[in-house]
Amino acid sequence: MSETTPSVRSLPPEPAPRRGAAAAAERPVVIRAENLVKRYGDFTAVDGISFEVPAGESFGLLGPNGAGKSTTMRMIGGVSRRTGGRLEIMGLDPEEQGPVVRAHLGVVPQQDNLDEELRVRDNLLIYGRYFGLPRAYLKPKVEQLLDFAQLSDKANSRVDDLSGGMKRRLTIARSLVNEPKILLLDEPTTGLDPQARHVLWDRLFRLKEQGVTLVLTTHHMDEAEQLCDRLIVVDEGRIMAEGSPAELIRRYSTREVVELRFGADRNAAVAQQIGDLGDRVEALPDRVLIYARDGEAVLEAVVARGLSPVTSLVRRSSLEDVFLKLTGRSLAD
Ligand SMILES: Nc1ncnc2c1ncn2[C@@H]1O[C@H](COP(=O)(O)OP(=O)(O)OP(=O)(O)O)[C@@H](O)[C@H]1O
Repeated sequence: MSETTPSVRSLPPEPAPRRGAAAAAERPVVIRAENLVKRYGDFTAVDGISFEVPAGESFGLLGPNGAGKSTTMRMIGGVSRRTGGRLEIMGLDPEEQGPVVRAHLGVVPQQDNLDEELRVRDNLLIYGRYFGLPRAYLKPKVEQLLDFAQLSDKANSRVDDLSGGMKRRLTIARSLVNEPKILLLDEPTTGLDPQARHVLWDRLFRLKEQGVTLVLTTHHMDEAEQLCDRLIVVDEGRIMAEGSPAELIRRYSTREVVELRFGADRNAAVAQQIGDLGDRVEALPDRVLIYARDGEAVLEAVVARGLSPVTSLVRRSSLEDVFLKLTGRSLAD
């Protein structure tokens, strides 16, 4: 077949960008974990988990404290050896090709480990020098990162003068100094107030728009819903479910939930009385949850039975409800 360069006029039209699962299927897989295991002595922290992350995806590990999320992240980051299974980061084994793999990764650890003694700009510059990045690259890069982290006006401040949200943004800026293709974020917004969390989510959205693959752990279901295209729900080292937040909610919960509080000593007894009102009723120590398609109708039926909760709320189902259904426990337990 002869190779000719087609004229611009004869080129087929650009295909429309594809979204969702179809688009993800076309992108190369940048992280592949197969039956990944981590044991500490007799204790199994990660118990045979498998997942794939395509390039550009925002992928979450959602689970309660101790589920094995950070341990999994440390294995991906090449700082913890696995006990079993296979792991590939951009086709490479992080245990065999650590430095090459780490050059593609940005890592935001659970605890900020900034140099508190140094000024904000110097934290970025010195970190970049650890990477051996040349001064001519670093100088403009650092200013760009300060701008990205909305810290340009704090460039000469000392780190210990920054708020928690600013420190977190600086840690993220620092992790981007080598222009990583994959960013690993362990509990990115834990401990921050709601406004600081929203600012941070906005920065992470921007990275995703630039094509950076995000892998994050969280035990905040709102964070998972906001940030993740797809996630795995992890508990006791195992994957309980996998999908987009919307898919998981559709699969494991109803459209709406009614939350009722009757007082700690009455919740369980009342739950028995209204067990027939929804698709499912859960009695938690502090509230009763009724899962149903139409929450308002359920609430009316509760009141019609002469029951008067101290507080009542109708809301949409969330990943918290998915977790409760899968494990019988609340994420906050
Ligand atoms: N170095 C270690 N030695 C022994 N046990 C460990 C070690 N590191 C973690 N573990 C245990 O492994 C389990 C999983 O810990 P991991 O930090 O991965 O959980 P996590 O899901 O990230 O929770 P968190 O949100 O609290 O960090 C926990 O029971 C933890 O105590």
